Amino acid sequence: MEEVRASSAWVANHSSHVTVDFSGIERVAEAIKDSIPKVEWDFEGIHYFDNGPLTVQYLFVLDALNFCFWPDKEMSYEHLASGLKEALQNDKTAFDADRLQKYTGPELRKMLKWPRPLPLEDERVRLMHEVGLELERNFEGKALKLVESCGKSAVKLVALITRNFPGFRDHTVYKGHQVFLYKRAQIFAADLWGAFKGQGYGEFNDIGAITIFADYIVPAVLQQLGVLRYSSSLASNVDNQSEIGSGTEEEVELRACSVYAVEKMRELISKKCGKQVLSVELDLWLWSVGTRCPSLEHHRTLSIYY
Ligand SMILES: Nc1nc2c(c(CN[C@H]3C=C[C@H](O)[C@@H]3O)cn2[C@@H]2O[C@H](COP(=O)(O)O)[C@@H](O)[C@H]2O)c(=O)[nH]1
Repeated sequence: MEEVRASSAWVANHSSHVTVDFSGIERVAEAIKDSIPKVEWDFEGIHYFDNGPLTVQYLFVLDALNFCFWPDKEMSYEHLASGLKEALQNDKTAFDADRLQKYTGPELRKMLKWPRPLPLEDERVRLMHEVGLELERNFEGKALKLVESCGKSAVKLVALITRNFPGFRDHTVYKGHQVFLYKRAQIFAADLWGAFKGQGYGEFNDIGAITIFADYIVPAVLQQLGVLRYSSSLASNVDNQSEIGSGTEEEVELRACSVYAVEKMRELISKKCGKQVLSVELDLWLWSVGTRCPSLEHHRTLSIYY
């Protein structure tokens, strides 16, 4: 994911509202270098898994809809993951490409057992349709075909997804520069790797190329750890839960500086302990820390990307 690394570094080096604190990175690296906290994929026990192609289809639909839960105080990623799991357990054809193209908002709501409209519901429905349509057009309706055509390369998988599914093209323009973050496309590769334990459909020879997934939880954790510092106006916007517009300098800096900071942390830990550390492993640890701390304030942006 060279374009994600390079463009995030560019943002971090031109940033106005977020600072990456290298002494904070050094402190965290020193603290965890001897044993990076290991977090099992699906530590929550909320995902569908049958060790087969249907799991791949499930994860692709899940990550197509894996964004923006916060506008509903009671909604979280967990509801999406477990709701889709139950739907598939009750009906193995629920995520067939032709069915994905037909879901309505109320049907999706019913599937997730949610009593009111979902955040960005119309966008979620549109993206479900897009996944069904593009899978049918180019991949025989199967997310498995998409994965199989990448020859065990996570980088190729992310490229193929972003080329074929416009909803996954998580990029923006910052101070005149195109910035790539590709959160949901990368997390799909990581979910396959985690679910299948790096074997079979989850085997990637280049999993180390994936960066962290720039969402709204990880920046908040990094700030709490003293790795990111916010300007006073950004800090008060986050604390006051004021909405931060999609594509604003603040928003792009929060996400890109998180990617950059964890890349630096990974390099430092790898050097200190003499073995390769994966950003995916650091991400899951940071994310799990954030989810265990519900009082942690995060930035609020309406976005289909994360
Ligand atoms: N960086 C990063 N962000 C992640 C995840 C995951 C889940 N990954 C699964 C994979 C294996 C594990 O067992 C996890 O269950 C969700 N998110 C993001 O969090 C936000 C939701 O927060 P809240 O509203 O509090 O539920 C939202 O932007 C969502 O996209 C991750 O791993 N890394």
